[in-house]
Formats: sequence, C-alpha cells, structure tokens
Amino acid sequence: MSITQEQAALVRQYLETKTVGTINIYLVGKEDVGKRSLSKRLCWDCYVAKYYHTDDFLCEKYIMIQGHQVKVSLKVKTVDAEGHPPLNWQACARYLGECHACLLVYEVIRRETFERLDSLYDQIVAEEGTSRIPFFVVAQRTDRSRRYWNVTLLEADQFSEDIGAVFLSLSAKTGEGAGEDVLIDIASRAILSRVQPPPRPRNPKLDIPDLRPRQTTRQTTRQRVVRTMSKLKRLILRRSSRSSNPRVR
Ligand SMILES: Nc1nc2c(ncn2[C@@H]2O[C@H](COP(=O)(O)OP(=O)(O)OP(=O)(O)O)[C@@H](O)[C@H]2O)c(=O)[nH]1
Repeated sequence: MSITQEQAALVRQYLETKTVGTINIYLVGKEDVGKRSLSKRLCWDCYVAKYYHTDDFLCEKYIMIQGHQVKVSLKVKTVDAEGHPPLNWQACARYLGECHACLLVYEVIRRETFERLDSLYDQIVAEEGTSRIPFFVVAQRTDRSRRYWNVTLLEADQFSEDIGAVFLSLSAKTGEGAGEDVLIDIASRAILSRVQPPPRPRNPKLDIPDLRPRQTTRQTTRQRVVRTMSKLKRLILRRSSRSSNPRVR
C-alpha cells in the first residue's frame, strides 16, 4: 500500500524545502530469515543463494523520490543469534547510525520468527528516538510452497495493523513484491514521518505491569471506577425490578 497523493505532496514539500541526509532503514529479525538477501534485492536487484551469517550488513543506493535524489542505507541487524548479546537497540542505532524506518522481517515457514516480532517491536519502541519511525512487517520467502507456510498472511496483516505498521509480503529470491517501488515507498514514509508521525495504536509501556509496592489503604483510580460502576449497576437493577413489580416500593 503506497502513500496517498496528499502524503506524496507533503514529502515533495519537505524535499524541496529541507536537506534530507541519508535515510537509514533497518532490517531486524531472527537469524536466517533472509534480511541480507532482501537488502541486496532492494538495493541491487540481485539474489545470492550462498549463506553465511553476518552480524551487521550494510548496502546503499540512490533513489529518486518526487524528482529528488535521496540516498538510502539498508542496515541488517540479527537478533537472538547464538553466542551474541540480546538486542541493545540504542547501542546498535548509535553505532550504525540513526534509524529512520524499521523492517521487522520474518520467514513464512518458521513460525517462531514471526512470534518473535511482537516482543521485538516492544523492545524497539521502548527505546528513545524511535517514537516517530514507520514500521513494516515483512513476510519473507513467500516463494516457498504454501503447503509449508506456518504463518498466514491474514494473521501477519492483523499483527501489522495492531502495531500500526505496513505489511509487505515478498520474496528476495524471485524479487516478487521487492522492486524499487517498495524501497521508494519505505523511504517516502520515513520522510513523511518527519512531518506526520505514523500511528502508534499500541503503547508497550502501558502493557508493562507496575511492580512498585502500592499503598493498600488508598484506592487506585481503577478500583474507584470499578466500585462506582457496580454501584450504578445495582441502582439500575433495583429501579428496573421496582418498575416491573409495582408492589415493591
Ligand atoms: N527460498 C528463498 N530463500 C531465501 C530467500 N531469501 C533468502 N533466502 C536464503 O536464506 C538464507 C539466509 O539468507 P540471508 O539473507 O543471509 O539471511 P539473514 O537473515 O541475513 O541471515 P543472518 O545473517 O543469519 O541474520 C540464504 O541461503 C538465502 O539464499 C527467499 O526469498 N526465498
């Protein structure tokens, strides 16, 4: 789903009035989901089947957005790889450069790679400096036979909606759904987010339970609301039973 005409106009206006440096796009996900292959496909339109694990990989390209030349830099970050420390987003963003868009990549035949995205997203948005960046949920290796798929497009689409991300379904191998237009769209959304922040339907900080000791004597707002609601319910029930039975006064 590409940006609307109004959004394209905002991007054009931004490009005409401000200097846009390199757009840093992060591809994050578990090991072997095809992040490096995808960044090569998006940047150089090629596919190399040979696999060797990399911690950090980077490729760059110039693209045209609304008649302006923009440099994009695709950076790969693998999480949960054996023998490596857990993701420290702040450290990796500082080390690799600021992040302007984030692709959460999973592989359609490996369910655990999809299930990891939920906590990964929470982990990233909990960090400083990520409040405005657009997110993309990417279904990788869609060239594999549907018989082997362990994640349906519907649930992945639902998850994307849940976190306010754009859903992309593609194959780095065949190039289906991974043309330059996709890269232009990602970079355009990254620029757009500077004037129009993307929606954040879920605030992970609200999901974290508050484990601080509470004062038991004082009521919390939630307790007060629950009490008032049950009082009201009782009142309504009493009224309705009176009106249905006029003798009860
Ligand atoms: N069938 C198929 N295989 C793919 C696709 N993309 C990548 N692969 C293969 O999957 C393997 C891993 O691809 P990479 O791009 O290196 O994966 P990665 O996520 O960067 O891996 P790490 O460095 O371990 O994080 C390689 O052997 C690729 O050839 C795809 O779209 N379809």
